[in-house]
Formats: sequence, C-alpha cells, structure tokens
Amino acid sequence: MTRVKICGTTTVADGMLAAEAGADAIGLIFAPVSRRQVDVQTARQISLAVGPAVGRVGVFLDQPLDEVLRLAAAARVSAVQIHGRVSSLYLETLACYHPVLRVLTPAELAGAGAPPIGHTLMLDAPTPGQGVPLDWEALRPGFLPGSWLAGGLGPENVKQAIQVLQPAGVDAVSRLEMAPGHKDPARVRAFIQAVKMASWSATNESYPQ
Ligand SMILES: O=C(O)c1ccccc1N[C@@H]1O[C@H](COP(=O)(O)O)[C@@H](O)[C@H]1O
Repeated sequence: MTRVKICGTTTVADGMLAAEAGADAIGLIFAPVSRRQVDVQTARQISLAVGPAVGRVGVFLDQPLDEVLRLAAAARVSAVQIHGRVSSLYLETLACYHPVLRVLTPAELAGAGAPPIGHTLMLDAPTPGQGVPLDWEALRPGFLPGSWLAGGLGPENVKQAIQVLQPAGVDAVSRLEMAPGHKDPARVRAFIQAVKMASWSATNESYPQ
C-alpha cells in the first residue's frame, strides 16, 4: 500500500483536512526559504490536533543540526525530512532522535547506495515545492525499493507515477493548494483517493486470477 503525505501544512484546519481524508502523514515545513514555512508554536498545535495516528514530518533545508533537533522536538514531529547537502555524521546523529526521510535529486540518486537504518530515501526535484514532476521512466532503473516519490504530484498524475515506480510513499504540495500554504480541500481528497485506488489496483492486479 503506497503511503501518502500531504506537505506544506500551515494551519490546524488543513492538518485536520488531511488527517480526515486519510493521509498517512502531513509535512510541516521549517525551511526559511519556503513560502509554506510554519512557526513552531502553530506546528505543535497541528501535531497535537492530528494526533498520534498521523505522521508529522518536519521539513528542513540547509539548516544546522541543533536547529533541526530543537524545532523537531518543539513541534512534536514524528520524523524529519532533510533536503540539501549534509554530512553522514549529520544524518547519523539525526537518526538517533527521529526517523529520517532523506531527500535526493535524480542526479544524487545515481551515486547513492541503500540508505542506513533509520533512513528512508525520497526522490524530489532539485528545487522542491515547485510542482515540477520528475521523469519517472528515467528514474525506474535506479529507484530503490522502499523509496518515496515527490515532485509535481497531483490527483491527475499520481496513478501513473505509482504504476511506473511503485513508491513506498508519495508526497505533494503545490498541486493541492489554492495558494502557497493553503490547501484546496477537494484536491487534497482527490489526491489521497487517487493514491489509494492506484495502490489497491497495483496490489490486486499482481495477484493471479
Ligand atoms: O514546498 C516548499 O516550499 C519546500 C521548501 C523547502 C523544502 C521542501 C519543500 N517542499 C517539498 O517539496 C516536495 C513536493 O513539492 P511539489 O508537490 O512538487 O510542490 C515535498 O517533498 C515537500 O516536502
């Protein structure tokens, strides 16, 4: 079953929207460059509102390890998503505290081996959060089992992405919004439904009739 994360959550209402629509996780973006950056007090309120059954993924880009740990703890996240160039020690240290969703670009994937314990890989565009899809067919040879997929996913194309790559999870934001940081409820619901239908089809079509 492909998991689904709805990212760029900036309000309790949008967090509850995703949770009630069946999202497995929501993303709370702390990267200062993001138009969807959420303050840590609001993030904690969102985490507490959606409750323990929904993953809360803190999203970071080019931020010091101590800042990541401080924000992650204060916001009550259940995992951290790390973009950008960081050392192995940075990632190993972080994995002592939180499950790590390590984001790689297609170019970085070429040289990456299987992730260490506590890490899950996610493929995303070089500039995240822009709604630009990756070339899924080109990714197919090197896409590691258990990896997640992001980049330009929406209700209209996620079924094809799942059919091509069978990702363990999918993650989206741009194509689910009315404005940066503000979700379109109908598109969020349609995206989650499309993921679940595509995942169900892929599972059941593989069984011998
Ligand atoms: O969305 C952002 O502003 C952002 C900023 C910095 C790091 C990550 C960001 N978002 C991530 O981008 C992908 C999905 O993007 P899209 O659907 O193509 O718009 C997802 O991993 C978000 O966590």
